[in-house]
Amino acid sequence: MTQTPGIAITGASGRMGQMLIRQVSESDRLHLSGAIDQPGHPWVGQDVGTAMGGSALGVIVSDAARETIAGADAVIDFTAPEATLHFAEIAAETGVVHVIGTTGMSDDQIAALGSAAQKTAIIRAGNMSLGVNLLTQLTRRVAAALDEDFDIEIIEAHHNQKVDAPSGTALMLGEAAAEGRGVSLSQVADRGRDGITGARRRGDIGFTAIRGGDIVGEHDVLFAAAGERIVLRHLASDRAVFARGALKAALWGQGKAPGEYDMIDVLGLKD
Ligand SMILES: NC(=O)C1=CN([C@@H]2O[C@H](COP(=O)(O)OP(=O)(O)OC[C@H]3O[C@@H](n4cnc5c(N)ncnc54)[C@H](O)[C@@H]3O)[C@@H](O)[C@H]2O)C=CC1
Ligand SMILES: O=C(O)C1=N[C@H](C(=O)O)C[C@H](O)C1
Repeated sequence: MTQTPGIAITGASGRMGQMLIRQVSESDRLHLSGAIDQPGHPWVGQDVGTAMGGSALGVIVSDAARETIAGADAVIDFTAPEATLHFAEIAAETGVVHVIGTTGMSDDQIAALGSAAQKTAIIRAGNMSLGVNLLTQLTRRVAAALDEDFDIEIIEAHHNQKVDAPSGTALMLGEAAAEGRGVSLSQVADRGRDGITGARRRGDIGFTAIRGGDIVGEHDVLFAAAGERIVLRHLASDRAVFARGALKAALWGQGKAPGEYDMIDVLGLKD
């Protein structure tokens, strides 16, 4: 029997880590080959299934990232920017496909992924759900069809433990809107309003971040003009949608040439 691709999950104890472990261990197209968390984390040394409060899965949570990633066909990584850069170096050195869901990376950190992508396939997206990736395509089209009489605002809402703002998804949507308008997001982004801000600058793309409770992830792209508004909306109510996309990416990446890819490539949504 042919062995299915082995998947190592980083940030095993995290909200996404646990969801990914559940989905990989239930998959008949992939198998769980490793689980990684930070040195000193109480889960290190325990069976990951038991640590999650279920039955044993036969995979011990490790803090030895290099060894664990080297033993996998893909590493799925939803952690934090510094950790992701470290895992990218290891994935490049070991030739393992790197699926990155981590958000909040700076431009320099994103640029640093470029050298890792010369050695292996990196698939990165601020949101791995089918719905949001479709929404980015719709946003680009609507922005291209409308002129600057329509103010573009991106409003996102997340749980109270999220550490970065605007969300990775909001930035993806902002990039899509800017691309549709033929402008650079860095020139038009308005990311923090407070105090006497003055009137809205024509052509800006504004961002608003709401944080509260256990909101999984909600995004509106608002196109507002005099007398009418269009709202494109995505509501995620279950983290399973992100994990599902990440598993697809890990499978899709097998045998792909080194380079940087995104979920639009994986889902075949390119226009
Ligand atoms: N692209 C997408 O579709 C999605 C992206 N995310 C992003 O994924 C990231 C994680 O989100 P959550 O799971 O909610 O966070 P979380 O805080 O629940 O989990 C983070 C995990 O990473 C681990 N970690 C941090 N530094 C580490 C290191 N150096 N080595 C090993 N493990 C390390 C933590 O111990 C923890 O297990 C965030 O950046 C979030 O924005 C979340 C959901 C969907
Ligand atoms: O931190 C989260 O939870 C999420 N992060 C991603 C983002 O920053 O957009 C994706 C999703 O919205 C959940």
